Order: sequence, then structure tokens, then C-alpha cells
Amino acid sequence: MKITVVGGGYVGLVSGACLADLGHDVTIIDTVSAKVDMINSKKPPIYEKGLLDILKRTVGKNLTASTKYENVSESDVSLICVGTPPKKDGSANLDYIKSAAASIGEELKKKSEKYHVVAVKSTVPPGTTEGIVKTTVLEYSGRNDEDVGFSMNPEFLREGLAVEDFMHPDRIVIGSSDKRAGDVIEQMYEKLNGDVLHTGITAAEMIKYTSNAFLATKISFSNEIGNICKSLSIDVYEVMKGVGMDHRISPYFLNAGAGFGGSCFPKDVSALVSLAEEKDQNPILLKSVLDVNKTQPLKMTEILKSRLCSLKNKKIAVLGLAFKDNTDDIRDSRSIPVIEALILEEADVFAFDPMASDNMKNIYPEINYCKTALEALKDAEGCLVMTEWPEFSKLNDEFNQMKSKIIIEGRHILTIDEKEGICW
Ligand SMILES: NC(=O)C1=CN([C@@H]2O[C@H](COP(=O)(O)OP(=O)(O)OC[C@H]3O[C@@H](n4cnc5c(N)ncnc54)[C@H](O)[C@@H]3O)[C@@H](O)[C@H]2O)C=CC1
Ligand SMILES: O=C(O)[C@H]1O[C@H](OP(=O)(O)OP(=O)(O)OC[C@H]2O[C@@H](n3ccc(=O)[nH]c3=O)[C@H](O)[C@@H]2O)[C@H](O)[C@@H](O)[C@@H]1O
Repeated sequence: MKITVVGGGYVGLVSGACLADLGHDVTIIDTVSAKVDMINSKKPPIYEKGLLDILKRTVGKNLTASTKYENVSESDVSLICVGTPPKKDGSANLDYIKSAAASIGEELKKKSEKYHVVAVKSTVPPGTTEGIVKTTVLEYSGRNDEDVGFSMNPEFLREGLAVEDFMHPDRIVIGSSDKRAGDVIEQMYEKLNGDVLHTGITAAEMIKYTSNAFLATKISFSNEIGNICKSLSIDVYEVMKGVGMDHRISPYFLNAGAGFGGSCFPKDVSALVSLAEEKDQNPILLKSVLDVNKTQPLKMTEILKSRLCSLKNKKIAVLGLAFKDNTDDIRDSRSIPVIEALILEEADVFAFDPMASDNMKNIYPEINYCKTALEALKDAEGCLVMTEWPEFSKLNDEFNQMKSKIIIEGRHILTIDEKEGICW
């Protein structure tokens, strides 16, 4: 199958590379020429485990990247994977979606014999695929919806595990305007084993928001229970282990701590709140999910301040800058409000992250970036652990180099005894 992937970011690049690895002919289109050049040189612009090997196997054979849309009309499917970032009011900015749909439409105008399916993989509010993508593609192409099909095929991959998740999905959701379009998308995934669910287009759009909102709710719920547990001197991890053994609950996403970051949970829950409010609903549960998440990281600096009295001019180690382990992505990382608070308290911040320091330097050039955890910890008076990097579990003697061993953990990752959890 010939596939055009529009947008070469986390979702587009991983999806495009994996689809090429499954044997399809794939062209990734991105407006940023530096990204396109890197992909064509087999250098992933983002870090994802396994991605480099796939690019080595496929670029120059059945995977190519381009800034031009010229191959669209020859392909069977175009997958829209551009960003849908939050606007100031929390609603989703759909400008990139509209512009991608217009460019696809212009290309489809040129050769109009071949049946083509436009599928949206980006996370979009219900109504977007039909209300914006379909109308724009049909307007710009001059075609009708008999020879262009439309689908919404949400992506559920996690950063850091993106290749693994794409290749081994729990489910493949295919929302489509008609059976023909849905069957083309199903065929695209025929080599994968996930359960396939065909739905209407708006239901598929809503499945994506609901999945992310539910996972975010599990985390904020665990954090609230964790805060209660801390006040009662109970270990929330022991509690959640017992709770998660009920198969109706499941043990996943019950890790209490500094809260959820990343480019999707905060953005998607806010967009769902905004959608609900547009329809005169008051989504109190979802608003609380965001409220718990906002206050959670600041509890860490509060605890630290209560232990040290003042943070002024004190060396504080921040371990972990990425929003989670195995990624260099710092979007909405819980370490951002923590660094902000430490700067306000005039602390001397010494940060270490195995991958994300360069990205954080662009936001906070004024703090110190260390090459090792030891460099950050040596003579520090306090330490905040912000990311669940597995290698932090191996740290032991390094903590003995601290001036005072006050260690507040926002993730349940350390194995040493002298530590305090944010909510356990
Ligand atoms: N990052 C993730 O783990 C996941 C993201 N999603 C959703 O997928 C969508 C994309 O997310 P990411 O890949 O993280 O975004 P990203 O920001 O990493 O990538 C988007 C890419 O699209 C390109 N682009 C923008 N406008 C374009 C246009 N008109 N034509 C061609 N390229 C264009 C940008 O240059 C950028 O490289 C979002 O809706 C997100 O919510 C869904 C599942 C997982
Ligand atoms: O739509 C998306 O972009 C993606 O969002 C999340 O994936 P991702 O944000 O990459 O990472 P997660 O592993 O879900 O972690 C998100 C945040 O929650 C935190 N988290 C996770 C699990 C947990 O139990 N507790 C907890 O605080 C992590 O530290 C991290 O900050 C979803 O897990 C994916 O299914 C979805 O496709």
C-alpha cells in the first residue's frame, strides 16, 4: 500500500517508520525542512527506542521524507498526524489540521482517478474529521465523497515506548464514513495483531479523548488517595497494589506522585473540559483531575521548604527533567513548575536528566545542568526526584555525598531508605 503521512513528529514519524517496516511504501511530509533532512539521513529528530534501527532499515528503500505534498494523489491513504496544541482557553487549535487538509485537497485535485482515504490520526474534537477535514479536502480537491473516503483512526502510543506500542496495539480503532474507507484502513494494519473496532467517525474521535481522560483521572485519583495516605502515614503504593489486583480496576496508572505531564494528558483533558463547557455542561470531575495535577508538584517544594526552613542560596538537586522516562520530551513536565518555584525561592538549582537537559536549557538557561547525578547531588542540601528514570533506582552512594540528605521523591523509583515520598 502507498501511504502519505502528514506531519513527521512523534506520531507521524513513528507511524510512518513502523508502517514502512511492515512493508508499505511511505512518504512522510513535514513543513520543517530540517526534520525532513534528518529523516532522510536516517537520523531520528526525536529519541524513541528502536526508531533508529527502523530508519536504517527503511530509508532509501520504502521510506522517504519530503516538504512537498506531491505524492499524495498516487497514494492510497494519507494519515494526518499534525499537532493539535491547546489554545489559551484550553480548546484545541485546529489550524494545522485545516492547513494539512487543504494541502491534501489541492494535491488530490491534480490526479483524480484513484480512490483515496484521508485518515486523521491526530487527536481532534468530535466533529473535526467531518466538519473540517472532509469539507476542506472535498472543497480543495473538487472531488466528491465517492472517490475520497474519510476515517478517524486515533493513535494510542506512549512516548518512550512508541515503536513497541505501535507494533503491538491493544486495539485499533477505525472510525469511518463508510465500509470502503474503513476496510482500506484495516488493510493497512493487516500485519498487526490488535483487536480491530470499527466505529462511526465522531465515536472514534471521542474514544481517544475519553481514553486519555480516564488514564489522567486514574492518576489524579491515585494522587488524591496518596495525599490522604500521607496524612495517615500509610504507604499509598501498598494500598494501590491491593486495589489494582481487582481485575475491574487493573494495576496500571495507579502510581501516585508528582502528577501527569507530557504533550497529551493535560492538553486533552483541558480540551474535553472546553468541549463540555461549549455545550453548557459543567465537567466537575475532569476539572478536579486538572486541579489535583496542578497542585501536586508544588507539594514537593513545600515539603522541601518545611524541612530546610529557607531555600535561599541552598544547592538543590533536581533529578529528572523529562515528563517521563525514556524520552527527551519536556512538554508540560512536572519539573517545570518545580524549577519555577525553586527559582522564586532563590535556590541554587542543579539539574540532571539523562536526555532532556538540552531541551530544558531553552526554557531555563539560568539554572545549572549537570552531566551526572553525582554532580547534582554533591554538597546539595536537598533533592527532588521528578522523573521515573529506571537508572535513578541504582543511585545509592551518590546520595551520601549530599550536605544534608533530604530527598523528596515525586516518582516511586528510588531504592534507598532515606527518602520521603510526596504523597506516601
Ligand atoms: N505525542 C504522542 O505521544 C501522541 C500524540 N497524539 C496526537 O497526535 C498529534 C500529533 O502529536 P505529535 O506527533 O506529538 O506532534 P509534534 O508536534 O511532535 O508533530 C507534529 C508535526 O507536524 C508538522 N506539521 C505541522 N503542520 C504541518 C502541515 N501543514 N503539513 C505537514 N506537516 C506539518 C510539524 O512540523 C511537526 O513536525 C496530536 O494531535 C497529539 O495529540 C496521539 C497519540 C500519542
Ligand atoms: O495521547 C497521547 O499522547 C498519549 O498519552 C499518554 O502517553 P504519554 O503521555 O506518552 O505517557 P504516559 O506513559 O501515559 O505518561 C504520562 C504522564 O503520566 C505520568 N504517570 C503515568 C502513570 C502513572 O501511574 N502515574 C503517573 O504520574 C507519567 O509520569 C507522565 O508524566 C497515553 O498513555 C497514550 O496512550 C496516549 O497515546
